[in-house]
Amino acid sequence: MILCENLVKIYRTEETEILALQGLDLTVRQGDLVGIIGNSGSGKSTLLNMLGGLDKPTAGKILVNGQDLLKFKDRDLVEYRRSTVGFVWQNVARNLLPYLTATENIELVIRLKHRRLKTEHRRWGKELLDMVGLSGRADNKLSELSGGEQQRVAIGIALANQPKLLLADEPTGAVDTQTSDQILQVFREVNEQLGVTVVIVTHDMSLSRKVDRIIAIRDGKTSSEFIRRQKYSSVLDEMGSFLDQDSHEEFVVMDRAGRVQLPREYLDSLGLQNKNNVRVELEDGKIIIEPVKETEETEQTQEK
Ligand SMILES: Nc1ncnc2c1ncn2[C@@H]1O[C@H](COP(=O)(O)OP(=O)(O)OP(=O)(O)O)[C@@H](O)[C@H]1O
Repeated sequence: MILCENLVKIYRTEETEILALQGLDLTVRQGDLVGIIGNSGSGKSTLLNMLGGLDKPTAGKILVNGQDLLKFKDRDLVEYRRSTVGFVWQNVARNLLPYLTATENIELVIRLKHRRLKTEHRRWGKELLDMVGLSGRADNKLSELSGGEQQRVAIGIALANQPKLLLADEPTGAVDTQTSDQILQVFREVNEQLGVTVVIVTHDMSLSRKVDRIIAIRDGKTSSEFIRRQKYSSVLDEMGSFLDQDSHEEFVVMDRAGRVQLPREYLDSLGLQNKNNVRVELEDGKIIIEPVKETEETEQTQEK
């Protein structure tokens, strides 16, 4: 569903250039539900904007659903945003009109694409509200719903045109932990029932530990992947535990040229943070990376 290779995004202002993505690689299969985590400024929203066709990368490759986004003309981008992707934002006001009811909000999106609202569209709107657990609030105005309920409507709206890819940027940023769990559950259900691929960007470690596949972005590059050892559905009773080595196995991403980005804590523990050279050996089917001894470093400097 998603293939990014060596994706680069540079924001240029009059005085500065900001390298927001610096050669990011990412693969997401159709039907996956993945979380993307990373510190503030690591490039998560930039990536989501590229995937959503809201902004163009400076260089690299980005394919979504087999379509090359870099080859899109403006007209293709409008069609792509209308049919292939759906968005859920932290700020629900970006998706919703407060003076319309939940049903009207969903139907409005369908109308924008199909112009006329047919019976099957109305049925689909009802089905969606049911799926996000809001059939009982269908005729309430958005202003009468809680933050969590509004976010559910926003998910319904994002799905109204049956996108293949659902992108969510900090969808639980403005709600409490219990509501956040319920919203994640809605994402999980639509992922399972509709087969839509879901990508959720979040700071929220408590949310990410409940997702089976987590991709960590550091400095605009994918640095690690955590794959849950057991499927989430089989570990619901572990809900209170933190993302840790027991629940998730960490994978470091390797690009085609064989470059890997090692976890910062590993580098720190061996004092490798500022080293340019390390010793690499192949031993018993394993690649071993070791610090170069200080005496060897001195010799190297003298030779230079
Ligand atoms: N439109 C823009 N113009 C200039 N710089 C930008 C723009 N958008 C993002 N940046 C910069 O690009 C870098 C990555 O920003 P981005 O918003 O993608 O990070 P993020 O991981 O989503 O952060 P946060 O979690 O705080 O939202 C940051 O240094 C940011 O200041």
